[in-house]
Amino acid sequence: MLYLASRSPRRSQLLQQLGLDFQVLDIDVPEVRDPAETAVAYVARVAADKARAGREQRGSDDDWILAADTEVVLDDQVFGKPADAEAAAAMLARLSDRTHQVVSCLHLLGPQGARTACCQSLVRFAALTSAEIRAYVATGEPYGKAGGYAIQGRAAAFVEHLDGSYSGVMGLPLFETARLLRSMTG
Ligand SMILES: Cc1cn([C@H]2C[C@H](O)[C@@H](COP(=O)(O)OP(=O)(O)OP(=O)(O)O)O2)c(=O)[nH]c1=O
Repeated sequence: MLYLASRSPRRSQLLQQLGLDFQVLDIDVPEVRDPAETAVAYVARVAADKARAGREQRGSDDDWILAADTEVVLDDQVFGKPADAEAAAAMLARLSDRTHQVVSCLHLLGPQGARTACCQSLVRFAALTSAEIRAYVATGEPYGKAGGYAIQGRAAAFVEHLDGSYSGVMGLPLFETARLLRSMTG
């Protein structure tokens, strides 16, 4: 059986797109970057921590456990999820009129071992006015989202250009997920 170790409804929805049978595990791991970790190493490590938490919860080595982590990165700074409206507005002001990186890593634990895959996308935001930022924060959409925005929501109107994986920005890069599952399950 395949398990998705994730609380994110977006990840479940995306994995369903691949037409696979899976169940969801409710996991929660601390997400704290070690200063020595590069942004990508950090995202990969958190994805692995989530998969291991899923395995512990299942308590069996026979299952397939998939987990992912997604972060927005600008000037080597990792933007987590905004804690409040002020933090969300500050993140969006930083992203305005710039190109940032979205890093999504997957970690798949199988009966025979583990594999990681990462996917990096570049997202260019148009220049946002403070009124636009205020109105967007008031929708509540930034909460629970890396970088304080959802490309699948109203922030679609801010995205001038995307170079990479739309599903990766949303939280689960589907091409890489399918490839990872194929490479391990044969
Ligand atoms: C940039 C961006 C992020 N996000 C979301 C995806 C992730 O849910 C979230 C990043 O936080 P994550 O820590 O990767 O995931 P999570 O805590 O929501 O879920 P879990 O750890 O249980 O799997 O941001 C969007 O939905 N749209 C976007 O455009």
